[in-house]
Amino acid sequence: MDYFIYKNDELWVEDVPLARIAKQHGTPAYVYSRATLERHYRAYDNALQNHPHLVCYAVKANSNLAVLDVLARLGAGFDIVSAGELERVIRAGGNPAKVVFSGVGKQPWEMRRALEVGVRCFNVESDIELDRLNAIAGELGVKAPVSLRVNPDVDAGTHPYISTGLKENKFGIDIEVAPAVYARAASLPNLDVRGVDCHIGSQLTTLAPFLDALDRVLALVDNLAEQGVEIKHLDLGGGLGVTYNDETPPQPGEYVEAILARLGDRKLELILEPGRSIAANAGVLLTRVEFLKCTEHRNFAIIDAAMNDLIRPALYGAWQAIVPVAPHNKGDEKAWDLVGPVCETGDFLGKDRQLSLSAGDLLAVRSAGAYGFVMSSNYNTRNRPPELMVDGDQVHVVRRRETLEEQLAPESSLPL
Ligand SMILES: Cc1ncc(COP(=O)(O)O)c(C=O)c1O
Ligand SMILES: N[C@@H](CCCC[NH3+])C(=O)O
Repeated sequence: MDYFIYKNDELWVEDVPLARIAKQHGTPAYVYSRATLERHYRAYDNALQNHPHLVCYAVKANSNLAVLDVLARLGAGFDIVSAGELERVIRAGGNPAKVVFSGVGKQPWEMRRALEVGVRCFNVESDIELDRLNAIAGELGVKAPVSLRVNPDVDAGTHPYISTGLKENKFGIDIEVAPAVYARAASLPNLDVRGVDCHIGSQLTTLAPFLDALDRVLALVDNLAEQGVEIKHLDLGGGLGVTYNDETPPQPGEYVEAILARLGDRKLELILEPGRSIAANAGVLLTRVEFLKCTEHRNFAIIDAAMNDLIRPALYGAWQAIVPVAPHNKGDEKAWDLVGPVCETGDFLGKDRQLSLSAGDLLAVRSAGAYGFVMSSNYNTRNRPPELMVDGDQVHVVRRRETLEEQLAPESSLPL
């Protein structure tokens, strides 16, 4: 459920018509709904209320400071993959003690900073990373809290680019060798072994792969207990999918219930790292039709948003719903390819969409709140769009539209 709703044949976000936003702030523009973000976060937090837990929102999904601020105010933790994301969390008022640090390539300075601010846990992805962390913690005279991210070799059944839990993926430590790596971690003087971490991929639409992975992780936890390594928390990563088209992913409540049932009487705190399922359907990309260009072969609607603003269709062939802000039923629906101004044939946001369109129409690309703006670029020297957060009847500019001056500022010509 989200707060992008048609009222009197016009698409609104919370208490504001999207057409008014386009008029005041221009297009293309990302528009987020605070109430939707809160609702999606609470779906996890409420489902877990009777179990020790921490919901660590995956910052990479949408790292706008206002998004982080909204979630921090609800008590969220954060899953980060860089020192940059850590600084965002701190600036947004997030608590570093509720931060877990994931990622395969943490640099020494990033580890140092995370230790200085006291993050909750490092999700360590390799043997060699343990040594680096142990050395840096030693230099600082502290103990680094660690989980090992294990790779359970489970097929997440998602797009190959976003599947992370197979042996051939770069992520995690092979679960078969994990007991030996835990023994090493426990023997290093500046590490404090706390948990097991596992994240098998993104946009999962069934429970089975999650539960297969969980069974393997729980077998490891039991095995470690016999080995004398006590695991205090289980971090099951993110990955729960959303409805872009006709997918029917499990709801967070169902997912959490299935996990808790599997835990049995093990005393394990649960950490989750949802990103997409909190942010995706809390945002749209608002765009306007510039030209209708019909050829013998295709009908192109050239819109003012492009692959540089939202790369998911070009990168993964992802399907995003594209809906009219003010539908007009002229009875002339036909199949349109919605393409941007960028000089690439791959620059499309949707293909073969049955719509009734006129030049100047506003469209909303749905489910664009996650992996939207964060993956945008300046390709073709396009200014990145603004980000707007709607809160009831208020519209806040939470990132203004970039200017050409800002884009060019870091560059310089050669000296004469
Ligand atoms: C380690 C880790 N945690 C959490 C997430 C968030 O995943 P999602 O947005 O699918 O919930 C990701 C991205 O896939 C990730 O790599
Ligand atoms: N960027 C991807 C998801 C990657 C998840 C990050 N580990 C997407 O848009 O679907």
